[in-house]
Amino acid sequence: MKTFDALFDELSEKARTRPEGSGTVAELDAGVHFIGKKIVEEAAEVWMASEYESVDEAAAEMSQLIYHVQVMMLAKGLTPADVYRHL
Ligand SMILES: N=c1c2ncn([C@@H]3O[C@H](COP(=O)(O)OP(=O)(O)OP(=O)(O)O)[C@@H](O)[C@H]3O)c2ncn1[C@@H]1O[C@H](COP(=O)(O)O)[C@@H](O)[C@H]1O
Repeated sequence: MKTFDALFDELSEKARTRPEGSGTVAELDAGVHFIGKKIVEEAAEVWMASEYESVDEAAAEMSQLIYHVQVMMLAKGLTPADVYRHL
């Protein structure tokens, strides 16, 4: 099972090597404004799924929110440690 840190390592490698067809690379190239809109969209989907759909649907939307937050972390040059120190 993939963890937060394992996904971040995978996305960091994608950002570094820029493989053809990577959605992460495309999203990073689209920029902070685009990524921010994805975060807001997924946050709303987390809310709606949690209120009206199954717990599994809610979990799936939460995973997508985590993904887009991680892409934003990469766009801003942040590591998990930079975030964890605020927890
Ligand atoms: N976990 C994710 C992940 N979660 C979400 N997404 C992207 O975010 C999009 C979801 O946002 P959208 O709202 O546009 O899609 P949607 O069809 O509306 O989806 P729903 O919210 O309606 O379910 C998907 O189309 C994916 O492109 C993800 N893209 C990639 N990953 C992981 O990131 C890794 C690297 O991916 P690549 O860079 O594409 O190789 C992969 O191994 C995946 O495990």
